[in-house]
Amino acid sequence: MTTHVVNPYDVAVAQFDEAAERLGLSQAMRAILRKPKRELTVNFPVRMDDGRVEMFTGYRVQHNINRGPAKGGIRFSPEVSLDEVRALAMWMTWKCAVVGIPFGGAKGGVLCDPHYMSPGELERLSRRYTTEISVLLGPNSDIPAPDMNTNPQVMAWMMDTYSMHQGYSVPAVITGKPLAIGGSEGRLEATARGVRVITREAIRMLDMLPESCSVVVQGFGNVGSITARLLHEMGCKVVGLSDISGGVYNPEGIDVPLALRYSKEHGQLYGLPGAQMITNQALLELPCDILVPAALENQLTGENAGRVKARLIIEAANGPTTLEADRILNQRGVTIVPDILANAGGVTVSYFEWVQDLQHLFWTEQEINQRLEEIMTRSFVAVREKAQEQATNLRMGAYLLAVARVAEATEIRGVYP
Ligand SMILES: NC(=O)C1=CN([C@@H]2O[C@H](COP(=O)(O)OP(=O)(O)OC[C@H]3O[C@@H](n4cnc5c(N)ncnc54)[C@H](OP(=O)(O)O)[C@@H]3O)[C@@H](O)[C@H]2O)C=CC1
Ligand SMILES: O=C(O)CCC(=O)C(=O)O
Repeated sequence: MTTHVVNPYDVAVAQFDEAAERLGLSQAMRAILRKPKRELTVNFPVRMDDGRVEMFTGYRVQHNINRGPAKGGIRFSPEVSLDEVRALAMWMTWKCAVVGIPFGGAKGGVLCDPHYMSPGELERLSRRYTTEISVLLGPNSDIPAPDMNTNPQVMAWMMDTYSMHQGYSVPAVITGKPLAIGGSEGRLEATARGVRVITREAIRMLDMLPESCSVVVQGFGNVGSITARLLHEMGCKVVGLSDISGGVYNPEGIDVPLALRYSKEHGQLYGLPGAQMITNQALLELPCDILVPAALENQLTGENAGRVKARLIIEAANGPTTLEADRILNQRGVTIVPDILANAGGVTVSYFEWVQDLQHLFWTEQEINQRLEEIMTRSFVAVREKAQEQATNLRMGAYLLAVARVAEATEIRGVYP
């Protein structure tokens, strides 16, 4: 799998620049929105199980807070970089604006490989990182959530650490928490549920039927595995899946419930009975109707975009398509539903979790899913209409909506006297 060949921040800025140009934003407004508002780099020690003290580096970047508190996940990965976190923070700003929830954009990351850390080491790292970035955090200022390689347990440690410093429980400072400490029904599945709604709407737009669609999903973590299950339940034929160990393929359809059980038991998809083993690269080029990248940035590149067979790409991951790939795929008539719309279900239910924590009143899973469904459907329609009205693609439609909303909030607050 090719990663980080292209700098994701360059991609994010170029996407913004095109929208700013089309919207005719002033040079001053472009300068404000192009750069992150705040960036914090932290270097901190963690005691490892063998007694050694190891130094780790982490980041928290707030891109924009003009529409509300900074919001965005925390990623643990050996490939985290400041530019990656900057890009992810900027995408969060547009994502929250595109679905109309009152947050700005932020993201955080720590350079580490949790696959090689014990639960104790991971807890000490999570707590120390939270302490280091706590100058930025707060239910009204900056609210983290899960992203790659972080989960409800990590969120619980982060919330507990922040609360210890305050002297009382502050559930609204973190979302994606376990239910027992103020988490929301439906948050674990929310990103994938949003992807399902968006896929359904995109299928309708293209006059396709779920039962006649074959699907490939790259990534089998929180987003990828639940998306595969939900699309399988919607009637699609899932023919390809992958995780870091590689891809599995069956043109007749993969038994998704079996794949879920197998991955849980074996810690990987590699070896799944009834499927052919392939590489992650080959997976992206499989014959299928719908491709759902749900792992990393820069998966669809200038190199492989010409060989992608899918007719519809749903960007469940953040930034899976480089600028070059985007251009090639658009020229080839492939429909791409952009990340800032396709994966916005996660932050939407994070918003519900934050609201519930602040009001100390909790909703049922049915209420959560219904509100999520409404917001995702409405946002898809708004993006599609904007794209049609401006004779552009869905990515630019989403950007035009989102950037205009953030620019309006910035203008109206009068932030450049
Ligand atoms: N969690 C959320 O709520 C949201 C997540 N996203 C985005 O969705 C994407 C996935 O996030 P999430 O599911 O939470 O993360 P997870 O950590 O739960 O899962 C990531 C998946 O990607 C796989 N993966 C990692 N590296 C590679 C690689 N080099 N090649 C192939 N597969 C790889 C992992 O494999 P393995 O399991 O073997 O490590 C795992 O299956 C990210 O882009 C994230 O930013 C977007 C919105 C919200
Ligand atoms: O739930 C959230 O607050 C943010 C999730 C996230 O990091 C993302 O949408 O990329």
